[in-house]
Amino acid sequence: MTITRGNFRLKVVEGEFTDSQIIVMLRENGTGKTTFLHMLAGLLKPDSVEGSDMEIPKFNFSYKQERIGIKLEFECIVEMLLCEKIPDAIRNPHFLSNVFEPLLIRKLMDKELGDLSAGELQKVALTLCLGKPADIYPINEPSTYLDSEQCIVASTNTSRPRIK
Ligand SMILES: Nc1ncnc2c1ncn2[C@@H]1O[C@H](COP(=O)(O)OP(=O)(O)OP(=O)(O)O)[C@@H](O)[C@H]1O
Repeated sequence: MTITRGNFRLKVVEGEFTDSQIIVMLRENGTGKTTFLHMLAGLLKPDSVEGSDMEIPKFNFSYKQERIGIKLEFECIVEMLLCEKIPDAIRNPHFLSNVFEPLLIRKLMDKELGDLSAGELQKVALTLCLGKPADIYPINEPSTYLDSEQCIVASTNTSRPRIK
């Protein structure tokens, strides 16, 4: 199938993945990584082709957008946001030890979203994404704005099995 955005056309061929598999997409800027993730997550529709029976399988996605902060309510305390959006996850010991604590979210809990640094906001966005039960977690730009230590934490701890 293909998907067209202005002058850009991405051709997607059928592939496979298994449970608990981590797939990393690394390509130059503007080669269609975000377009592909948006298509997978159902945010963009592929071009329709007459007679084609190829469909994107239906999965539950928890997607972390490339541009963080756009959909977050800025006059909100981090703790309130997490309690509202991922109430089960933040009481789950597995999530706390694999995501919440390694990303050092506890020390951000009483801060307003609007006061967070870009890296802190990125970590809250990752926590929100990973705290939602889903089949697939497309994470766009997981390490942007993170310091080197937190880049390693984000790539190791956030890829461990999570709550279902
Ligand atoms: N709404 C749009 N209208 C026209 N062209 C678009 C639109 N959105 C994206 N594109 C183009 O599609 C191409 C792929 O963009 P995409 O965001 O998928 O790339 P990417 O691989 O995620 O890039 P990056 O690594 O820079 O984040 C780019 O050339 C971009 O300019």
